[in-house]
Amino acid sequence: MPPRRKESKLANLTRNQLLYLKSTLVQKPPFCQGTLQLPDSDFTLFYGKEGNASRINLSTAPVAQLEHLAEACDPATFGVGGEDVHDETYRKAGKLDKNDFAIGFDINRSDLIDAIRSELLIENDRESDGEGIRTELYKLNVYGKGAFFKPHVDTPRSELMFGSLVIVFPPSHEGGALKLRAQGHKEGEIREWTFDSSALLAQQTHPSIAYIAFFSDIEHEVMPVTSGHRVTITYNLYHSNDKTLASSLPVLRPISTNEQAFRDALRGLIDSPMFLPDGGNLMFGLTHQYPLAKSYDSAAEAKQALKDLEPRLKATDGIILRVLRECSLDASLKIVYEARESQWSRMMSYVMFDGVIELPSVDHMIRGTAPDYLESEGGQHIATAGVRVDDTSPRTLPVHWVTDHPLVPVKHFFKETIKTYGNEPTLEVVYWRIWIFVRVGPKGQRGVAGGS
Ligand SMILES: O=C(O)CCC(=O)C(=O)O
Ligand SMILES: [Fe+2]
Repeated sequence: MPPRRKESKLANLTRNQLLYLKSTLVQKPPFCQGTLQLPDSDFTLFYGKEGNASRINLSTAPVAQLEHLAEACDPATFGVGGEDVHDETYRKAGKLDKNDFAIGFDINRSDLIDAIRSELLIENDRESDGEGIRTELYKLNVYGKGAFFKPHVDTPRSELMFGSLVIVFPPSHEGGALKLRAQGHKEGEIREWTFDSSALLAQQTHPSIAYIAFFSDIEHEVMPVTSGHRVTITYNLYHSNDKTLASSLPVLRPISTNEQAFRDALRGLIDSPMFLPDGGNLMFGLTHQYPLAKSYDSAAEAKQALKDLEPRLKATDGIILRVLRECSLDASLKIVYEARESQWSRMMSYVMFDGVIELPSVDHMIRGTAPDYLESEGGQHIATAGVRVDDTSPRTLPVHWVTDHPLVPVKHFFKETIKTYGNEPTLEVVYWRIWIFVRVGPKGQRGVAGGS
């Protein structure tokens, strides 16, 4: 057989093998939700500015009191590219900052944290080892008739922030469902979920709250409220090293079906002499995005920050890394930068790093092309295996994309993966797309020395 035919046969086989591996990764919903019955005193709300405070009970408050609460609120703002913006075409709601209210409900005395730990973070190494979750009270919001919040992600406030928690109180309302959306594994597939707080609360026979905790890099939207008052408080959720915040419950370690299926498929592949017989490199684009600083003081610090994410990878992302390492493969987290090969070229280069790098802020400060610059910063060029003609160029590493091709957006020559909109204008820490890079050794020697 001529070598070309043989090569393309192997490429086809590899593609099918990797498609099968990918098909074992079932994406779990990125949230947990429910209702919780609370004692009457938990619904007591004090609110207002210094010297002018009011008190109401959120499970019994008549409409006039809810109107008063709504009027005491300031218009809610949101963050766009580092600035706090009030724009009622994007977000229409009232807000009270945490200094302007006090609620009887105490999250740390409730079972909610354990519910979040066991439902949202069950696949997370740290949490299943009993590490803590820290909650930070963020805001009280009142969504009256016509209020809404258009699609956004929640601004990451530190590298440790992983989620957001919304609690909806009993005041009745119609509309105001929270919708969450994520990209599916199939091309163009959008998955959508609805948290319909008004329906959940209407079913309750005892005073209750409805809650939803979700990974805060997930896009979400509050649909317009058509009547009543949707009264919420929101919390930011963080990983914590504080052992006093760890669960007092025995540590359960259920294995998700996902993990088992992925492990079996991966083991099957690496045991097979038909899979990448001469070895190769795999790339897994992670489902979630993770907060990292925009830049670090040194390459070592940037590398460490990326490494520190390993035990905090969310849901299936964490399973992928864990199983790859269980199979003794050399797997590590990477950031991929996309750069146009020249100002006039449509060709994109992909350059891989062990951490976030500092990019020059002005294009003309760069000598040569953007890919050259990235390489001079210590990056490794990568290209889709078997596709690019310069695959064999010594500076380019061929890779097989198992999940997701890089979609790191490019502005002019460079762009960081920054979401420019969120619920808060803090931009010291931003969401980054992350990849897992895996070296697969040739048949019989799959594990390559140097894995960590
Ligand atoms: O109220 C909700 O359900 C979500 C609110 C929200 O997305 C936010 O405040 O950032
Ligand atoms: Fe939000």
